[in-house]
Amino acid sequence: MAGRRVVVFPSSAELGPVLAQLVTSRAEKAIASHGRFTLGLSGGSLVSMLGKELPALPDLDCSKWVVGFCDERLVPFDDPESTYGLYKGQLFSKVNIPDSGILTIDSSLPVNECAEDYTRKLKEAFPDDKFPVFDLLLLGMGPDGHTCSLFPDHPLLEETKKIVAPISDSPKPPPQRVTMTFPVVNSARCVAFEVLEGREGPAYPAARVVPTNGELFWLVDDPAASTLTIQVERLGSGAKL
Ligand SMILES: O=C1O[C@H](COP(=O)(O)O)[C@@H](O)[C@H](O)[C@H]1O
Repeated sequence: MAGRRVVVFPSSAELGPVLAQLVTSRAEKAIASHGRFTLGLSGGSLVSMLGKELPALPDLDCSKWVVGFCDERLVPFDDPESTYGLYKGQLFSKVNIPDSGILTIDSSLPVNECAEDYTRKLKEAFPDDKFPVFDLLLLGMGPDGHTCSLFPDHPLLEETKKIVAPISDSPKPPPQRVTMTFPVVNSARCVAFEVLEGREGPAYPAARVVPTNGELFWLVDDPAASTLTIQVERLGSGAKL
């Protein structure tokens, strides 16, 4: 791993612009090096943060972006629980990511087939990689330490072969989801966690995110940081990552 940076912000209001800057700086770097930017999005509180910050950036050009989902809930796209549906309304409708660059699940399929179908889509998008190597994965962390749809004590934490796994017993509703596995998460060039609540603990699924060669950022708000016992950085406004 290139090293973990834990960066603390007074609140999500200060964290959002720095997260947006991280996205654009890694996009610029990726497009300069290999002609496209591959971004994995999580749901939850990230949706509104990105929906607020990214469209507000002047001259944002997303024409070379390819976007996948770190996990997705198996509900129709017009269901309020659909991560794609939320991003469509709050982000995709406001920026110029090509439709062909947004890799969505087929929510009409049963959960196992849905995971297989999404695996096929990711393999097509990353034909040269055993596990897709995303330029940037944006992850959330739930109060129980779950990330993607990888929940504490769940057998999926031990998955080593699949790219995308189905889950039918998610403790957080809705129960049926598909999720990227840790081999994909830990293959990314850069992973950034947005941690607005919860705390660090070695048993948490989130603690298993240790990119093999990539960078790792934990972007933490003050209430979450107060529970941490590790070294953190505090950056002033306008800081760049
Ligand atoms: O259910 C989910 O929760 C996690 C964490 O969400 P947050 O609102 O606590 O940040 C999210 O990362 C994941 O994509 C989502 O499906």
